[in-house]
Amino acid sequence: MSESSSTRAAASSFPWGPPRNDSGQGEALLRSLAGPLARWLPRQRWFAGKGRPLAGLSLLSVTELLPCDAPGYAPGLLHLLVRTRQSGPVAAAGDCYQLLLGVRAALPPDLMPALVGRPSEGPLQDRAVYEALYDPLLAEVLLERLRTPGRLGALRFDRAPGADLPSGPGARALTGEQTNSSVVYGESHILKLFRRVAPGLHPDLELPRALAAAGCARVPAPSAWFEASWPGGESEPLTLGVLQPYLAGSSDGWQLALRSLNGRADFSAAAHALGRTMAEVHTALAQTLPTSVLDRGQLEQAATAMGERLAEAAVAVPALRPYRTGLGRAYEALAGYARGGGACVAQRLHGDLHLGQVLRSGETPHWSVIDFEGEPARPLADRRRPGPPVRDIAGMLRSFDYAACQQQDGGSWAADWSRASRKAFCRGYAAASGADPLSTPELLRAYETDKAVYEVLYEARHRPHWLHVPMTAIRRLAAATP
Ligand SMILES: Nc1ncnc2c1ncn2[C@@H]1O[C@H](COP(=O)(O)OP(=O)(O)O)[C@@H](O)[C@H]1O
Ligand SMILES: O=P(O)(O)O[C@H]1O[C@H](CO)[C@@H](O[C@H]2O[C@H](CO)[C@@H](O)[C@H](O)[C@H]2O)[C@H](O)[C@H]1O
Repeated sequence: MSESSSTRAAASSFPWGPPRNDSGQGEALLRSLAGPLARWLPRQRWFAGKGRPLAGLSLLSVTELLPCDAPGYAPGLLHLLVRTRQSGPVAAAGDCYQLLLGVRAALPPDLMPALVGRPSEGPLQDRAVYEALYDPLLAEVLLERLRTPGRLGALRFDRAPGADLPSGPGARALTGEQTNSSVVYGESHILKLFRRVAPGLHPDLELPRALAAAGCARVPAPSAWFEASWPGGESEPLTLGVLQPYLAGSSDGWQLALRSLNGRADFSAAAHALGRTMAEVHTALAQTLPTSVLDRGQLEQAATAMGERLAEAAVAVPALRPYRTGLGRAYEALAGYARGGGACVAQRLHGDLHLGQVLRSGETPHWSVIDFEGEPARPLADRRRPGPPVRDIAGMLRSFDYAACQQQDGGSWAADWSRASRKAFCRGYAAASGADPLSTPELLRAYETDKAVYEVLYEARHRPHWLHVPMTAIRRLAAATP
């Protein structure tokens, strides 16, 4: 992308109104940043538009949290919402991303890995622009804003009544594989910044708040959050970040499962407790938020949508093509279940449940559930739509399979481990909810197949060297008889 073309894009497209709180400097600022951002953005783990060239950027809002013109090592802090324009075979509408950029005349050596670039023109010319979350000083500025509810430009900060917020210093950005970005403050709280954002209440704020209000102890309750809202209500506010208690010393289910597999230890008791946990979460969600019954037509529609997702995934990942007919049988069986009078309840769900989304902590082990974002690639409205609980259950069952696949020489032992864990999870779920997922095999198989297809796409896009993991399941599911 040339800097001049991106600037033209900026001047012509502000779909949600002109930049806010920028004293008319938005265009100049974008001109300054366009080159460095065009090189840096596509390399970020959270950039969703991989594989399609970035054709331009427009600025939706800029908010100066700290002035950016100080000399020497003194940092400035900018909050930006930018919209991407991407070229490719299919015209893409573009995504909106949240960026927090530090600005310094001179960058200390320990922050060099966070460098975005040094603009060659405009208001930030020759300044070091970098990923602010890696700078503890700037991460603390954001925390200070969260401490004091109120508005700053397009941003609005809010705090749960009576919630404790971290005191003392100490902020560290997480560096692991993530869809978003997180900062841990003083080992007591964690702030998650959503990267690809869209208008509408984010389920990772909405559901934990609803669960906390319902007294469900399985989810860390949001302590503070912030959003972007446009004057005049041009669009719904966009949720940008959520601060919640940090479960220090916890282990996630993925680490625990791998440890169990490496030690050739049974995981059934842990999986059973996890099943009970998910049943508690589902019950609380169903009691707190609207539910409905999926009738014949809606279940048939769900089966059709699964078939469409499979067709789209097979276009993107040719390895799927030979299995389309076999996989399609699972969706036909779901439609047959609906035609035979089968129905099921729809309710709000976790939406992307897997072993990495559950944390075990405490001396008497307690499972907590995090990350209610849903599958990141789906549109927000889709992720907030009620669905059958079996969708979450299928996600967790797939995850036991994923863990077993990590055992290079696990052979039949790893497969037995997966089968036993899957069964124990369903038993635990049934014991706590009264609804046994194994009693509706048509639903379970269709949703598991749909999830495996999603995973094929996910791995092809983000971790091609892991593609064989869901493909192993694809072969099994395609060969299964209904
Ligand atoms: N409340 C929490 N306590 C402890 N660790 C947490 C908490 N929330 C998130 N984490 C850690 O941060 C990681 C990323 O969080 P997650 O919400 O899954 O982000 P993403 O949506 O970006 O994947 C998790 O895998 C977990 O290790
Ligand atoms: O945790 P995220 O919200 O970022 O979810 C995405 O990434 C997950 C991987 O980090 C991915 O999960 C897949 O891999 C897991 C092992 O790493 C495995 O336990 C899951 O079962 C499997 O789906 C998830 O699908 C994706 O949405």
